[in-house]
Amino acid sequence: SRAPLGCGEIGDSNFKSSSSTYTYLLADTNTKEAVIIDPVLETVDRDLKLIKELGLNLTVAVNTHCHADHITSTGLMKQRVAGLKSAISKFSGATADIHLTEGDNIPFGRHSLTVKETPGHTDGCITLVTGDQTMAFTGDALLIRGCGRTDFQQGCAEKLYHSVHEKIFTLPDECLIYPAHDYLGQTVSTVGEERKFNPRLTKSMEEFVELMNNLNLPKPKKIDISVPANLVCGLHHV
Ligand SMILES: N[C@@H](CCC(=O)N[C@@H](CCS)C(=O)NCC(=O)O)C(=O)O
Ligand SMILES: [Fe+2]
Repeated sequence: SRAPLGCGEIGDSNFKSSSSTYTYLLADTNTKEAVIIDPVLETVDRDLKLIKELGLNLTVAVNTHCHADHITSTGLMKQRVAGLKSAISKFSGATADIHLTEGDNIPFGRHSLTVKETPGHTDGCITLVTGDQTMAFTGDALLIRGCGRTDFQQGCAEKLYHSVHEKIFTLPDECLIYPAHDYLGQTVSTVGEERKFNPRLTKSMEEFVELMNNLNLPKPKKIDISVPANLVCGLHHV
C-alpha cells in the first residue's frame, strides 16, 4: 500500500511488503534528488516504477540496519539506477558505498537526513532524522507502541533502552516517528505519543530488560538467508 505522509516539501510515499516492512521515499520536489530508506527485494520493481514516474534522481539507498526478516533491494537498485550509492552503519558489518556514523548527513536537494546511532536491536541500527527534526525514521529501534527485539544479531536490551531514551525521546514531541515495521498496519506516531504510551519504553530500565529478555518470540522465518544476503547489499546470489 502507498500512503501519503503529508510532509509538505519532502516528496512522499511509504510501502509495505510481506515482512510488514515500510520503505520510505523522500525527495526534494524542486531538485528531484531523492533518498530511499529500507527498500525490499520483493518490491524493487514497484519502487523503481514510482521513482521513474515521479521523475526523481535517486542518489542514496540507505538501510537502517542489517535486516533479519527480508532481503534488501539496495544491491539490485544499484545495478538499475546509475550513480546510486548504498549506505548503512559502519557498525552493521555490511558492505556499502557509504559507511555511516553518528552525525553524518545524507543530503537530498535542500533537505538532509542526520544519522543518530541507536544500537540495541543490532549494533548497527541507526535512526535518520530530517534536518528540521520533524521526522525520524527509527528502523527497528523504536516501533509504534513497541520496539525491536533484542535476542539476536548483537541485541542488547540495556543498549536499546539508552538509545531510545537518549537519541529519540530527546527529539521534539511533535517529531513524527516512522518505523521500519508495523504488524498492525499503523503507519506513524510521534515522539510525544511514544514517550507517553509506549508500553515497553515507559518502563524502568530494569523492567524493560526483564521484559525484553523474556519475549520468547519465534525467530524470523527468513533470518538464515536474510542476514548473509544483507551483509552484501542483498546480492549474495550474484
Ligand atoms: N514474524 C516475522 C518476524 C517478526 C520479528 O521478529 N520482528 C522483529 C523486527 C524485524 S527483525 C522485531 O523486532 N519484532 C519486535 C516484536 O516485539 O515483535 C518473520 O517471520 O519475519
Ligand atoms: Fe530488524
